[in-house]
Amino acid sequence: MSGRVRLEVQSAQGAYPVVVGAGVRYALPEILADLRLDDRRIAVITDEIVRETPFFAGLLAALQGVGRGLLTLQFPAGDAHKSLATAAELYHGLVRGGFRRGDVILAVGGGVVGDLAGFVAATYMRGVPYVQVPTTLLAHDSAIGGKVGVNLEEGKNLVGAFYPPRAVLFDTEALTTLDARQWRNGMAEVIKHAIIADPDLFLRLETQPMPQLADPSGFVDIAARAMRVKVDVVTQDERESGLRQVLNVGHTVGHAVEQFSGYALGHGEAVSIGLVVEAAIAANRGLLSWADAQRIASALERHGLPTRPPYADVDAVLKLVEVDKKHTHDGWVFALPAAIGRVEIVRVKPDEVRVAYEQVREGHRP
Ligand SMILES: NC(=O)c1ccc[n+]([C@@H]2O[C@H](COP(=O)([O-])OP(=O)(O)OC[C@H]3O[C@@H](n4cnc5c(N)ncnc54)[C@H](O)[C@@H]3O)[C@@H](O)[C@H]2O)c1
Ligand SMILES: O=C(O)C(=O)C[C@@H](O)[C@H](O)[C@H](O)COP(=O)(O)O
Ligand SMILES: [Zn+2]
Repeated sequence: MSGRVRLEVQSAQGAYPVVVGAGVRYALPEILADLRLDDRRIAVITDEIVRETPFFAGLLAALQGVGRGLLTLQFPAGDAHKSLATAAELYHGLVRGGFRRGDVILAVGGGVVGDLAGFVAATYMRGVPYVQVPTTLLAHDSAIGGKVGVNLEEGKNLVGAFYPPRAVLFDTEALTTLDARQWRNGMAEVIKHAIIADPDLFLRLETQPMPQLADPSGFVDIAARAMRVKVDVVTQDERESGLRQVLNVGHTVGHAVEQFSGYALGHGEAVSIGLVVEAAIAANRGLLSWADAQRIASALERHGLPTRPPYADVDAVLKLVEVDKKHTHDGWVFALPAAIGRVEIVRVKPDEVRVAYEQVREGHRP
């Protein structure tokens, strides 16, 4: 199936649509009209790489004549710029551009743009509406669910908010300019969603050939299945009071190695390593079978993702694990795979992480 898919997220601030398909950017004026946002000033926030893509040019062309004029704000690409400093630059740009409380932000880019522009939307003048227009495969995940924020030197995403977008428009035509590495980064979160709740999708990812990057329209069905997992979870638990923690599988170790690498590792690459180490923690304690841990590692490798932590300094990595937002004063909390299609929230001792990290690093892979 390569047509358009429409999902809906239920949120405390009202339901919002998630539209997936090739060419759905052309529906943006209509969606802004449906949201009664088509008479506002529009601030398009993006990064310097996305700004140069044909997709971005086409999107601006589609917006000509819509609203009270376009303001484009851009910042240097990459997670190192998902920071309070960049947010401040964007606030100044909005003020200088005459952007008012009722106006609308479009976040056009990957997860970094989505998280940062969403954070600016949540905080500028105490909150303005925004729409997510994801342009990486990875952002099939980040655009949904309203987790917005920035990194601190001490850790990933340590400052942020739950602030839902008014709509998500995922045009798979944007993906044609991604390089192979960014594609792989995105596949890590697709595989993660399959591990959480879609064993059939997992089977497909571990056995069948994937659609070609040059024609991502063939990818709509796979992306939409992964997005459905996320939509279902965040609809049930928007503010991570419990269930939503399952979406964090692979991230407790993943965020730590991502941060440790100084963002040399992409988010998806780090999550891939995190999934394998966390699968080993689960298998060591008998929560996950070794056979399923092996399937997880093999599926990630099949999609070209790294599965061994490159860093020997386990103490430094554990220090970064320590700041994870899931932990409580009573100890560390992990989302661990319990089967292909099931994740459990459990307390984990630092030593279990150390043992699994070293096992996987030394190549005793699941
Ligand atoms: N909020 C959430 O729920 C959530 C979920 C998952 C990930 N994230 C966050 O998302 C971020 C990672 O997202 P990402 O991997 O998309 O990173 P990214 O936004 O940095 O994009 C990766 C690279 O691809 C480039 N790019 C983007 N779109 C392109 C296109 N169409 N063609 C060519 N190049 C393009 C970008 O300029 C960048 O260089 C991390 O900060 C992570 O923490 C958030
Ligand atoms: O949406 C969620 O919830 C997730 O955990 C999705 C993750 O893929 C994403 O990387 C998220 O930003 C991590 O959230 P955090 O609360 O661990 O910062
Ligand atoms: Zn993630």
